[in-house]
Amino acid sequence: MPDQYDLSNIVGAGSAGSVIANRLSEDSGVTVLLIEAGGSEYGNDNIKIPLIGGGLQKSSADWNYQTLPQKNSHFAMNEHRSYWPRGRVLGGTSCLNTLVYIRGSRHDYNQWAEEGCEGWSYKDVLPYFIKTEDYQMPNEYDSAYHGKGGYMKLTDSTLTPLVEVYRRGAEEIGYKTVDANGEDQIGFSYAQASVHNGERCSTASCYLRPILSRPNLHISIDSFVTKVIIKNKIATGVEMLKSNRKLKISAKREVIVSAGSINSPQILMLSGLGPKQHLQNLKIPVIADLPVGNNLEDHLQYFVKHKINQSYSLSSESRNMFSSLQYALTRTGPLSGTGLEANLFGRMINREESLPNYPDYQILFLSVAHDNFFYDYGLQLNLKESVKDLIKTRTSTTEFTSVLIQQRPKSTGTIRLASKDPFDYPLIQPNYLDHTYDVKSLIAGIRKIQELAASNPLQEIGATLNRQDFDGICDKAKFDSDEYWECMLRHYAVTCYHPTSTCRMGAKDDPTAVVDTKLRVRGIKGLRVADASVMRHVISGNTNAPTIMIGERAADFIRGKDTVQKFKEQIKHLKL
Ligand SMILES: Cc1cc2nc3c(=O)[nH]c(=O)nc-3n(C[C@H](O)[C@H](O)[C@H](O)COP(=O)(O)OP(=O)(O)OC[C@H]3O[C@@H](n4cnc5c(N)ncnc54)[C@H](O)[C@@H]3O)c2cc1C
Repeated sequence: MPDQYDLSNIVGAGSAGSVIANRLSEDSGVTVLLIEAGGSEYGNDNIKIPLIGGGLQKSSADWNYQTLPQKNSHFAMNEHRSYWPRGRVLGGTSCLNTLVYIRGSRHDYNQWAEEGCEGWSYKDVLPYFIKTEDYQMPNEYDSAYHGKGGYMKLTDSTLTPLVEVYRRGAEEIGYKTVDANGEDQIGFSYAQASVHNGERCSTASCYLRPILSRPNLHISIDSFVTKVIIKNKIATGVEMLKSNRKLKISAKREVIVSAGSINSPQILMLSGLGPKQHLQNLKIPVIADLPVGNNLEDHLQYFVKHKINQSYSLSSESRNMFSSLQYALTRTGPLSGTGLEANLFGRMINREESLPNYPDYQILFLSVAHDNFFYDYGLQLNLKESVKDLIKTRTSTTEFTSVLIQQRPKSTGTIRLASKDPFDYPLIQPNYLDHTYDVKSLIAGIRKIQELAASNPLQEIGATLNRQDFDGICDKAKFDSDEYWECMLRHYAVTCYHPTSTCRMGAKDDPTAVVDTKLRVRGIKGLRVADASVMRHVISGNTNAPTIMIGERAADFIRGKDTVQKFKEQIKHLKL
């Protein structure tokens, strides 16, 4: 491997880093190095098969983070800690996520712009979303909002008869069916998924694999970056460990850190960029006093489970010889879907804010029964063994889960270094549910789920709440009171895996910002951060698509190019 590259060392081959590597290496005259701590994703069925995406959790391709113990939440979890899976593999977290494709609300981006992120309003980011997409959905969606021929393949991931039951229920309680990535996010929407020909479309498989033969792109896997080398406030390269050898690789023009919302702030702080007092306490020489690791935002999710009297949902029986053969031969059948079939974005009643179509909660419908399959391939939640045993007494072979996800949380947290050793995991403090507003808006979502469950279409299939309260767990509060649900939330709500904003973007003079609106680290030349950590705030929805969009934008900033002119034309007539 050469020890110098023309344009960039990109640290982290995740959702953003892989995109940037692809785009920068389109210019054949420059050499690009993409550095990834994890190994190859190739041939790993736990990555490839959509339905068993959870199978990668706690494997060697997962950083396997835990938060600090939570004061006001996670009471049913070991030590009150939240387990945070993160991909440590080519493709990063796009290799172990649940493949839901949502861009966020137009109001999110307009708010970023209002808070000083000039050039990041919805009108500015929409062309980049369109550029990334190869949309293979039914034609009734407004095609002006979608793209064909991009690297991210999107398909409809509906599989079971439940999806039409959800839709009819949502319609009965007043929701129209919308394209959640189109004009209005509020309403019922069929899930759009990053799945291609029945396989996961990670940024490794969809952005990197097709261009591996480019001679100017080098990818170094199993390579752990320990710091960015900064001389006279100019980033000149990185230090990394590969096969037990310490290497220094220099970049003539830029270093781009795309190591995600936990590791990007970690690398910056190890390099001397961060809160002065914190770095001084750890005896790290301070190069720039910046609010790195502050403003951590994340979505909480809470699972409301309903048993049903029809065998509509996916279950342990869905993974059998027949479905495995069907998948092997045709890439269709139960294994080809994610189980997450639809969304409902809604608002709180009596919400103070004025924007009528800015959602407060997202409900994702998971048509998978809470049985052995769920335990084997579902999300690992860090539940105490004693609680797991109790929950198993209420398992069911036909069921669906309404995954309630709070939008725009008010509780925020931090990432800090545990020590100056790059191998020590950072301290993650999300402070979940510290703010009572977050409890209030989640309860509003639970009430909406109850309204839906009481609708005729859901009652026709016998939807009944599969309770998760037990002796000693929320048994003191009156069942179904707000107090009861608050207790349940504080026990069972967990991360929705959307940490953002730890290297937050802002205007040049914004003291809360780590990077400027072109993603350059403030006060340092030749260094950018581009991944979920730069989001001004966490968006309404899921964070993979917005992170890919950020990767696309970063590449244009670095190349000094506007590659989306034709998509700007495409959206010219839209009222944005
Ligand atoms: C279980 C789960 C389910 C999710 N489901 C969805 C979903 O359905 N839809 C959705 O939109 N979003 C989902 N997300 C969130 C989404 O996948 C992430 O927001 C997104 O992938 C973040 O991208 P990133 O580029 O910021 O970081 P990552 O993709 O995590 O990339 C960071 C990369 O940097 C590498 N790295 C870190 N440190 C170093 C170092 N020191 N040296 C070298 N390399 C390093 C990592 O190994 C990793 O490959 C989910 C996340 C999880 C965990």
